[in-house]
Amino acid sequence: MELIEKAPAKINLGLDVLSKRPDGYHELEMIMTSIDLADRLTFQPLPTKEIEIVTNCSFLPLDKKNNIYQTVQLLQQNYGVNEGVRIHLQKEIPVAAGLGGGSSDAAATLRGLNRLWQLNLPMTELEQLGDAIGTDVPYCVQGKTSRVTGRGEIVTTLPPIPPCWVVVAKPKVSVSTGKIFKLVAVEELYHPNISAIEAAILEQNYFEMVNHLGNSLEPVTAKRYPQVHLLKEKFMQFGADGAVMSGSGPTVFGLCHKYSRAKRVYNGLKGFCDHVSIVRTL
Ligand SMILES: C[C@@](CO)(OP(=O)(O)O)[C@H](O)COP(=O)(O)OP(=O)(O)OC[C@H]1O[C@@H](n2ccc(N)nc2=O)[C@H](O)[C@@H]1O
Ligand SMILES: Nc1ncnc2c1ncn2[C@@H]1O[C@H](COP(=O)(O)OP(=O)(O)O)[C@@H](O)[C@H]1O
Repeated sequence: MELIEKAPAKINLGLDVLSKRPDGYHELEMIMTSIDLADRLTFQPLPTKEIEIVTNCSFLPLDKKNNIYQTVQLLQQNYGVNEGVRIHLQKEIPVAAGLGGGSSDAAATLRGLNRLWQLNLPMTELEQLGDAIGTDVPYCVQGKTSRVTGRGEIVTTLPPIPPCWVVVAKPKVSVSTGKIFKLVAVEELYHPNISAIEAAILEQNYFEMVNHLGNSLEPVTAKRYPQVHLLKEKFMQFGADGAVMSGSGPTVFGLCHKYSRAKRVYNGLKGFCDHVSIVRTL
């Protein structure tokens, strides 16, 4: 038997950093949605407790440092599973980009092994398990447009965002989320209006949603990597309705109502970036 799970990338339409907590993590308020740019995981059962990961991506760790490996081990330990698994990871989401690829792979592993090993765990339990792997994993378990709060573990589902095209562009740098959070001085941060984004989604008001796109971490990352602001300027120059950095960056995404506009933005950015694509939200 062989099972396949898609692991879509996420974008942060809004990301507000509220405070630094005593445990060192930051209290966040985010609006997230998933896009049609996805890794693909194929699961094959193994008779003993082995964990084998193979991938097209040459530089990813395939041992305990990989989110997928950690997730398999967590399920084996928590549910007394004596079987193993071979997982083929077709990596399409740029790594260390602010698109949550590793978190989505972990969530896809939870969903895939829940089926392969017939654990019959409800989504809420998969979300709780995901919290032990990484901040974005609980969101990625269902991947629906959501308001996400706390450290990232409180997920409230919203309706899908108004239909639009998303142009995703990653400049030629990779960013460590931990390092960016270390540079944060909470009292100096800019705070986007997360409730206004949520209200616009509830009203299905595309332009109101676009007007409120914002990310507290964008100025922090852009100070270190000026490419982020240059890229955002280019998005607006080529005609995106709005653009903002995703997560801790450095990927910037732009929203376009019309496909022709998205194509113009895509063509304009192609030479400037590691990765550019035009996708739909899910
Ligand atoms: C910032 C966000 C927003 O969607 O996106 P990315 O840029 O990673 O995609 C996420 O919250 C990231 O999620 P994830 O990449 O899973 O982060 P984790 O591995 O859990 O955390 C990496 C490090 O970031 C810091 N961190 C993370 C989350 C949080 N609420 N406060 C923090 O201070 C911590 O120092 C932690 O050790
Ligand atoms: N399955 C995985 N896919 C991508 N990165 C992974 C994975 N497992 C572990 N990592 C490590 O996690 C780090 C962050 O990766 P990623 O999830 O792509 O970042 P981001 O959340 O910023 O988009 C990378 O440096 C990588 O070495």
